[in-house]
Amino acid sequence: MKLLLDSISKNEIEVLNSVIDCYGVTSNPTIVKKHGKVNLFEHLKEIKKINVDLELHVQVVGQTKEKILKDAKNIVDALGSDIFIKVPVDKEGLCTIKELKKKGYRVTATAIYSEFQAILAVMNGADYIAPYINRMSNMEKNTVEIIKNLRRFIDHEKYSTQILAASFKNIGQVTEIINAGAHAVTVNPYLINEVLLSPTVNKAIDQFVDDWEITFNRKEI
Ligand SMILES: O=C[C@H](O)COP(=O)(O)O
Repeated sequence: MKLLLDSISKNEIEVLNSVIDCYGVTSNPTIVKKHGKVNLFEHLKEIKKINVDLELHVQVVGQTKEKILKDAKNIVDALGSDIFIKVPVDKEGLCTIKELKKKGYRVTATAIYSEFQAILAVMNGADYIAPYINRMSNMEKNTVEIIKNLRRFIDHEKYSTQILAASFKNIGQVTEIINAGAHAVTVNPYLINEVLLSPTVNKAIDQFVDDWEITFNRKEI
């Protein structure tokens, strides 16, 4: 299982990278917008300094094959060939995924709202597919079934594509989707922090310490 952070906040990534086994970082133009007009490539280089092993997934903005290929080249020229190029799965995107794979790029097929869209991206050779879990839930789709089906399809047809599930709005969705067979999930740090900073857990820990202190009149073992 791979856990990635859906964020480009250096502070959040630095803190969580020291606490959990963080595999990588994903972003899209909306995530970048929250940080204002940053120099994205320089910013991502700084993030890489936090942990050189972090896998980076960076999204193109071009909407035609030519423009997507140009974006992909610019991203790789700036950040290196181990970057995953996120390409939204529409007609132009699918066509470009095929081309990018021929050229040796690493590709994450994104903006996936349906099982068939995902299957097409797998068949075109995407390294990862990123189904949007919460956005599909809002369309009343059974996301657990979709992930189970996709995992079965990938395993049965022996594709090497991995499911990198994205767009979560609560941790229940994350664990459901992990259990359904996703290879990886990308999660906004605020959801992880909600678990790590849970008042319920803190209360239990405080109670243990209080009970020990009452018994032994000290706070150490
Ligand atoms: O890059 C994809 C994001 O995970 C989408 O998440 P969102 O639905 O919270 O915008």
